[in-house]
Amino acid sequence: MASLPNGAAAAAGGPSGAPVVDKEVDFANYFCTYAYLYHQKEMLCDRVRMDAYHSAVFRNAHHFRGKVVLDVGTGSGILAIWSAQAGARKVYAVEATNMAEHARELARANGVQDIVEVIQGTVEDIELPEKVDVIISEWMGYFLLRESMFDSVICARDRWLKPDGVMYPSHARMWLAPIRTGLGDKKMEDLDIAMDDWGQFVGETQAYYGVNMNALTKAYRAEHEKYYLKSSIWNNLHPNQVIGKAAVIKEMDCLTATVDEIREVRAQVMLPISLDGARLAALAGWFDVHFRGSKQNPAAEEVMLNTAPDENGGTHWGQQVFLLTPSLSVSKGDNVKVSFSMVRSKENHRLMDMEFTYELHEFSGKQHPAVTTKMYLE
Ligand SMILES: C[S@@+](CC[C@H](N)C(=O)[O-])C[C@H]1O[C@@H](n2cnc3c(N)ncnc32)[C@H](O)[C@@H]1O
Repeated sequence: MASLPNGAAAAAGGPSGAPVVDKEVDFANYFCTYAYLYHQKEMLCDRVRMDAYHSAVFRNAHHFRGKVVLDVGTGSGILAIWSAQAGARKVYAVEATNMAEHARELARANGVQDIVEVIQGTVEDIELPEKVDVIISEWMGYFLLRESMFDSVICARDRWLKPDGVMYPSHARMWLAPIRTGLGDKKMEDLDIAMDDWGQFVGETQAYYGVNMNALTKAYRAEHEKYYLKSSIWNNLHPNQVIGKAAVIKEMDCLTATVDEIREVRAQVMLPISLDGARLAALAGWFDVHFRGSKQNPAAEEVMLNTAPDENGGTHWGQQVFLLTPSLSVSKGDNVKVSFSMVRSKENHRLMDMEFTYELHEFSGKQHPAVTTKMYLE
C-alpha cells in the first residue's frame, strides 16, 4: 500500500451516519494508481513487507495445503501465487483494477493458472462459488488505516470466510511515540518562504494591476499552515529519534473487527520520556500486523510485519510524523499525556482527520497546560 492521491470521494448522508461513497470518484482517486506496474513494484520491492508475507505463508503451509483461499486486492497476484505454491487447492484472486490482467498472466507464467482464478471486480461486488478457508490481503495504509481498505477485507470476511477460517494477517496494532526531529524547523522555513513569496505577489499585483490581494493573506497562510505544519509527514525515522516509550493506541483482531470499530479511533496514553534534555518536536505513528492464525487454527510459526523505526532501513509505509507546535523541552522521567482521536475525512473516506491533545507532566510534579492540535493524514 502506498501513495494515495487526494480528492473528494465521499459525501455525507448514508445509513448509520456512514458516508455514501461515489464509486466512480473513488475509482478515479484511489484505485487508478494500483493499475500501474510501477506502483505494484514499489510494494513488491519492500523487503520487510515481502519477507513477512512470504514467511507467514510458507512457514504456515498447513493453513494453505488443500485449502480454498481468497486474496483481497491481489494486485500483481503475488500473495495468490504464494498461496498456490504453498499448496492451496483453489485461490480466488480478486482485483478491482486492470492489474487483474497482469495477475492472470503472472499466474500462468508461474504455472499456477489452474489454481489461481483472477476475478476482476471489487470484493464487495463479486460472487464466489464457495466459502473460503483463508483470507489473505495486504490492506494496510499509512498509519494502518489510511485508505480504509480494511473495510473491504471485513466485507469479504463476513461474506466468504468459513466459521473456522483464518485471516492473514490475523491481528494489527497502531503505535504512537514521542520523537525528536528537525522536520518541524524545515517545514517552518518552507512556510516562511511561501509567505514571503505571497507578500511579494501582493505587492506586485497592487503595483501592476491595481488590486490589493491582502484580504486573502490570512486564508493563504491558513492553507499553507495546514499543508506544512498540520499534515502528517512521511519519514523513515532512526530509532534514536524515539525519545520515550511507544504506546499501543489501537489493537484489532482481524477475525472480529468491525467497520464501526475503525471508523473512529480514540485513545489516551501516557508516554514516558527516557532522554534527558530533549526536545519533543513530534509524535510518530506506525503499525505492526501479526500472522497468528486463529484460536482453533493457530499458526505453526507466528510472524510479525513491523513498520516501527528501524536502523536497518524501513518500509515503504515509513512512519507518520505529527508535528507538535509548540514543541516541548522534556527530560528523563517526564510524562506526556496524549489524547488522540482519528476520524475519516468528510470529503474523502480514505483520508483521516486527527486531533491530538498533549500535556507535559514533569518529573518534579509540575504540570503544563494542555495543547490541542488538529492534524491531517492525506
Ligand atoms: C496494497 S495493494 C496489494 C497488492 C498485492 N496483494 C500485494 O500484496 O502486492 C492493494 C490492492 O488491492 C486492490 N483493492 C483495494 N480495494 C479493493 C477492493 N475493494 N476490491 C478489489 N480490489 C481492491 C487495489 O487495487 C490494489 O491493487
